[in-house]
Amino acid sequence: MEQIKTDILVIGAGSGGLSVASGAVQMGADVVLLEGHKMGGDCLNFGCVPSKALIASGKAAYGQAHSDVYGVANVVPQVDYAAAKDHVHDVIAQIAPVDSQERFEGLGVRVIREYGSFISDTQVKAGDAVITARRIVIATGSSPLVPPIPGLDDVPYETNETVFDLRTRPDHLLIIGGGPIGMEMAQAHIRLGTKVTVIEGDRALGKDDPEAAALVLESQRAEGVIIEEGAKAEKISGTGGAIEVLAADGRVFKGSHLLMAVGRKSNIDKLNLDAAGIETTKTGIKVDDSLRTTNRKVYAIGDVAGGMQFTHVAGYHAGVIIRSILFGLPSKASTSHIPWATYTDPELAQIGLTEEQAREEHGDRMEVARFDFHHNDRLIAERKTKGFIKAMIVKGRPVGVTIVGHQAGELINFWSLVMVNKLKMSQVSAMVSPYPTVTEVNKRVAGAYFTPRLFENPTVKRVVGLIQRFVP
Ligand SMILES: Cc1cc2nc3c(=O)[nH]c(=O)nc-3n(C[C@H](O)[C@H](O)[C@H](O)COP(=O)(O)OP(=O)(O)OC[C@H]3O[C@@H](n4cnc5c(N)ncnc54)[C@H](O)[C@@H]3O)c2cc1C
Ligand SMILES: NC(=O)c1ccc[n+]([C@@H]2O[C@H](COP(=O)([O-])OP(=O)(O)OC[C@H]3O[C@@H](n4cnc5c(N)ncnc54)[C@H](O)[C@@H]3O)[C@@H](O)[C@H]2O)c1
Repeated sequence: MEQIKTDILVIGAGSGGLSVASGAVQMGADVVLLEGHKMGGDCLNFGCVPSKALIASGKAAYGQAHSDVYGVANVVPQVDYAAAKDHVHDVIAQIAPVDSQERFEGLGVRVIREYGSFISDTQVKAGDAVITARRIVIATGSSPLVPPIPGLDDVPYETNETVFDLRTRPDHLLIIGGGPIGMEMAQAHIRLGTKVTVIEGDRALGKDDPEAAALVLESQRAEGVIIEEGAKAEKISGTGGAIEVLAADGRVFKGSHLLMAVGRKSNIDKLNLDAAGIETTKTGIKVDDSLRTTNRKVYAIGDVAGGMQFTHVAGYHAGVIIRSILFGLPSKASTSHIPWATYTDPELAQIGLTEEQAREEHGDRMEVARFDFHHNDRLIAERKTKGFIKAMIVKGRPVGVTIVGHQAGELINFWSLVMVNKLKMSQVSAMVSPYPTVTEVNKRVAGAYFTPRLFENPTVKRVVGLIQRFVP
């Protein structure tokens, strides 16, 4: 058994673990990194990257079939599903070197390709090595949740870990779960020529603003996706090519393939957390505001910490704990400035509170400013006018922003800057945007906030009247 002593042991080489390892080693710490499966974790291999690449294939096909509005004849796209998957894997391969073992070893990290398991509160066993570390970071991510639905074990089904390897186009894809995974995959597949039925137990895109989510669902339905809400899958039967899903209310859905997209479970099984005195909650590892577990020497970040499950959150967590581990400085993770986006068409993005949450928290002190995309000249030119932005504002500062429409995921970046720096809407309205850009909607929503104050305000009108009379 090899005995290794290090400053920092990172368990899991996904978005969070890699950020900690690269940051810490480049600032002078001794770092050991464990990875039991693929370098790059979920995001690179089974998540963000392949899903966005497949969405890009779908977008190309959709563009060919809907170009006549620009004066270019529509054509029926000739989709080669296997070639679309080659594109997906080529995109992964282009990004992979950044997350590779070679790159991290080049930075000075000792990389061990084994699963780690605690044997004491400061020691982890991985293959033939026992690593003793001053601080340990658990960044083991999450896996697809596969609920015990009767019959599921007896039918072939896909998850995000297998669907990107399918090379024959499904005739009819049943998707259980209308969250971000379900709705992104639904649209990518319908655009590549697969029939799609989404079976959602509650409300599809239920974590998002209902008005914005409705616009996304309406668009997908118009493209032919069948979205059945309030349909909790209770029983599954059939064989590959002929699968049936029975919902709690008796509805039956038939398709050729099945994708399970009903949420995530934290990867904690292999960690032997009890040996290190680390407690868990229903959603993952229990952490405090500074992402410390119940063992003060051990941190948990990213999906395994059970909060918001996004790559940028895992990266943000890495920054928070590096500050505390390397410099001993107090550092806390917050969620109020964390955006998220769902890359459907139209895209759906959110930061801070939704309208409903803001009303609940702030009551009548909260005002909603709104700007519809059909007033933006660039979006008119691009024929992408479906969508809106609304900002929830308290005492002149945004507490939340919802954007649905073309490039919503890009537009929300700006509000992250505004909210993390606690900027006021007056500062937003002071900026100048080049014309004609989609980004003008960000300034125009600030304009919408000030319009009634300026243009419908009798005091302003009186003051302007007086000045006009007396100033030469
Ligand atoms: C289909 C899909 C699409 C997504 N799209 C987006 C998106 O567009 N934008 C976005 O922000 N997020 C997206 N996500 C979420 C994103 O992938 C995750 O939030 C992110 O990968 C979490 O990073 P992480 O470091 O916590 O975990 P991971 O990236 O999952 O990495 C954890 C790593 O730890 C390893 N591991 C587990 N246990 C052990 C152990 N005991 N020892 C050693 N290694 C271990 C695993 O093999 C894995 O490589 C998507 C997810 C899915 C499934
Ligand atoms: N664009 C992005 O950033 C992006 C994209 C994909 C995934 N993700 C991340 O991955 C996480 C997981 O995504 P997800 O879509 O799997 O999970 P989710 O929890 O967001 O949605 C799962 C859906 O499945 C439904 N459901 C659960 N059991 C069901 C049943 N028996 N029958 C029918 N419906 C059922 C739930 O009501 C819910 O709407 C997301 O929360 C997000 O953090 C992010």
